[in-house]
Amino acid sequence: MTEPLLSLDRVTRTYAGAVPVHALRETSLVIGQGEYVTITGPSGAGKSTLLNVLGLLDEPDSGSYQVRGAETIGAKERLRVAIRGQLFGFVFQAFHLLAGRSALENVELGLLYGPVPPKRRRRLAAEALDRMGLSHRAASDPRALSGGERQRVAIARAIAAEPAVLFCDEPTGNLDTANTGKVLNMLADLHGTGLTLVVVTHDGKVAEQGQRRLEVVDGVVTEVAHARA
Ligand SMILES: Nc1ncnc2c1ncn2[C@@H]1O[C@H](COP(=O)(O)OP(=O)(O)OP(=O)(O)O)[C@@H](O)[C@H]1O
Repeated sequence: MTEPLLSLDRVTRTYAGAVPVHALRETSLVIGQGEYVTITGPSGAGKSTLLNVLGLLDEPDSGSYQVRGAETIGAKERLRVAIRGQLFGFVFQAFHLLAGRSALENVELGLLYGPVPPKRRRRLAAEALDRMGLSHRAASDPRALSGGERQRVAIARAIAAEPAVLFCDEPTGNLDTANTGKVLNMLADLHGTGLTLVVVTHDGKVAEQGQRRLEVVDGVVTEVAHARA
C-alpha cells in the first residue's frame, strides 16, 4: 500500500431515533495516497454515510479517523474545515451548479473557501475546465449544458484547487451510457495524475473502474476485490 492518507479505526455512526439506525458499524479501513476506491452496496446500506464520514461532512460517534496522521474526531471544527478545503473535493449526483452563473464562474466559486488567493482563482478555474475538455463552454449557463457537461463542470469545480482526494457520490447517477463513459474517462485521467478517488456507485460498470472495491451491507464494510492492485 502507498502512504496511508485516510485511516478509519473502529468508527461507528448511528442515527438516533425511536429505532436507532446503525448506518456504519465498527469500521476499520485505510485508504492510501493515489488509490482508486469504489463503494457499492444496496440502497440504505450506509454508502453515503461512509463517504460523508471520510469526507468530514459528518462526524462519527466513536472511533478514530486520521487524515495524513492527524486525528479528526473530536478535533476543532477549524481543523476539519481546513482539511476539507485544502485536501478534499466533492462531486455529487445532482451536480449542484448555480444557474445564472457561467460554467467558469461556477468553477471559480468552488475556490472561494479554499487556500487559493483571489487573483489566481480565475486562471485555475479556466485550467480545470480545460482539463475537463470544456473550455469552449466556459461562458455557458449550466442550464444550457447537457447532463454530462454539467457533471464535468462539477468535477472541474471539485479539482480546481488540486485536492488530494476526490469524493464522488453517484457521479454518473443522472447520466446516460455515453456521458457515463466520458465522466469515467475523466476520473481515470485524474487518477492517472495521482489523485486519490473514492466513488460511491450503484453501477457495476463504474465500480469496475476502481483498483479496489468496498461493499457496504447493513453498515458493515467489506473488501470485495483488488482487481488491478
Ligand atoms: N440523517 C439521517 N437520520 C436518520 N437516518 C439516516 C440519516 N441519513 C441516513 N440515514 C439512514 O442510515 C442508513 C444508511 O443511509 P445511507 O444514505 O448511508 O445509505 P446508502 O447506502 O448511501 O443508500 P442509497 O444507495 O439509497 O443512497 C439508512 O437506513 C438511512 O435511512
